[in-house]
Amino acid sequence: MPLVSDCSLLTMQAKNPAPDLRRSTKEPAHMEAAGSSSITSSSETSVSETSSSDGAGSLLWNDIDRLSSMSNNSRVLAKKKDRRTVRGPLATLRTDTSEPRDVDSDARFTDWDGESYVYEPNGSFVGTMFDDGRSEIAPEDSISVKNVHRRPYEAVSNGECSDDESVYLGERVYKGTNYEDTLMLFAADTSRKTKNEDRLTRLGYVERLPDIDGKRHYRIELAIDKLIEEDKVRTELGTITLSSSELTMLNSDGLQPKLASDLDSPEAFNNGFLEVKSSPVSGYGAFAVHDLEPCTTILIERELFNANAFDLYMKLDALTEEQVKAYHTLYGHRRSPSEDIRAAIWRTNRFSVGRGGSVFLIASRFNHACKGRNNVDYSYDKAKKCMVFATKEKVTAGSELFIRYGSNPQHLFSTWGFRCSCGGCAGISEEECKAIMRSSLGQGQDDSLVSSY
Ligand SMILES: C[S@@+](CC[C@H](N)C(=O)[O-])C[C@H]1O[C@@H](n2cnc3c(N)ncnc32)[C@H](O)[C@@H]1O
Repeated sequence: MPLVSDCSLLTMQAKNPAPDLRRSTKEPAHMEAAGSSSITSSSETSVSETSSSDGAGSLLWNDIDRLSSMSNNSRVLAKKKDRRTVRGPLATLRTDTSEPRDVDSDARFTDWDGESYVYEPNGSFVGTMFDDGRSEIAPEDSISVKNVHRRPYEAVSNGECSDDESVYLGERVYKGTNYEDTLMLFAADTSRKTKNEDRLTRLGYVERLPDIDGKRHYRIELAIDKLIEEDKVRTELGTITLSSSELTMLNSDGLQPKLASDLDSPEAFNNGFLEVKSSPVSGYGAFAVHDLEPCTTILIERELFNANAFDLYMKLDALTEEQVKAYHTLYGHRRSPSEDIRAAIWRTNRFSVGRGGSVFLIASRFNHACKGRNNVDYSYDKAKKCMVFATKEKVTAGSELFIRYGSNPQHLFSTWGFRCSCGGCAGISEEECKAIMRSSLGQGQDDSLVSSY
């Protein structure tokens, strides 16, 4: 796969914040012609101040104090891990509370085992908040969400729940750590009674508000009431501001694409900018989900692994079972019948990164178009080990997104096995194809990739 874009400084649209991509002025290189450029983000990944603009937070905690002291019949709200106890009838902790809503309606806030994923209403991934207080908006990038409520507060259960599986949705502020005053959005599905059951649930939603001082601004409505009445939860409004880290276009989990076990098929991938689906050109391809402006970052992806001809099998061995499964969903063009499929997959999908080739599960789905026909450029962020893809031009919804693998049609045929018909190149003749095939068969498989097993 090619690497290194010939775009110069790309300035992202305000509407679609993304890093400035400082690209090499070199010609795009074929994936086998190693070379890489790095991306520097002009944005800061700063911690943003958060305020509770509606004052709901402080009211809430005043209420806790008041209720704690006067409560006789209150539930015991005990935090399991450090045995800190807060008393108060949880249901009354609401201050600015919406009407109970269906648990699953309009939900944009999801939780998985202490990790909370926040999405914009349009489905765009905002970030992940972990139960150790960290939050992440992009690979190795982070945001912090400052405490909406100025009072330390620990996650609690309502006393009826005897295990960690049934902690209600709450907020946690870590005291005495770097995360002091950091709001952790903590959720668990209290509607499920069974222990160890899949707790992925949706218990709130996030609404994007107009940016303030260039920072993204959200209203997050959280369910705070453990008591789910007739499948409804009560919710509390909070307002947070997230720094514009600008690495906003992520894969669905914010880190790297889901593995095969999560994606029933590659077609399950849709990050709000591109989706993978069957291509009229060949196999799978990447397609614009909606109209895309030029220089829109559409994918930031972390590599599955990097390998060279000598350590490929060792690197493959180090993958998890799921990763291997995902790897084998990629297309591999065998240059000869004897070529090992694992090597063929690597060779077909690798991007020249560093000294070897890196494989990316989603990036590998882009088909090729020659210079002038490719509508997407990409570059590699060395520090983050991420490939960043951005549109070169306006792309209309539903159009296929193409990158450029190389400029030589003979090479495209010998390496990837297709005769380019993008219209931007001379293509190759039948005779040339036959000659290349004869020569491939004569060469046998690529010796440098022969498995030692
Ligand atoms: C990196 S994969 C691209 C994704 C692939 N289509 C899939 O289904 O996963 C490279 C392979 O896609 C196909 N391909 C890519 N661009 C093509 C094009 N312009 N015309 C025909 N086939 C193409 C070739 O089979 C090539 O070996």
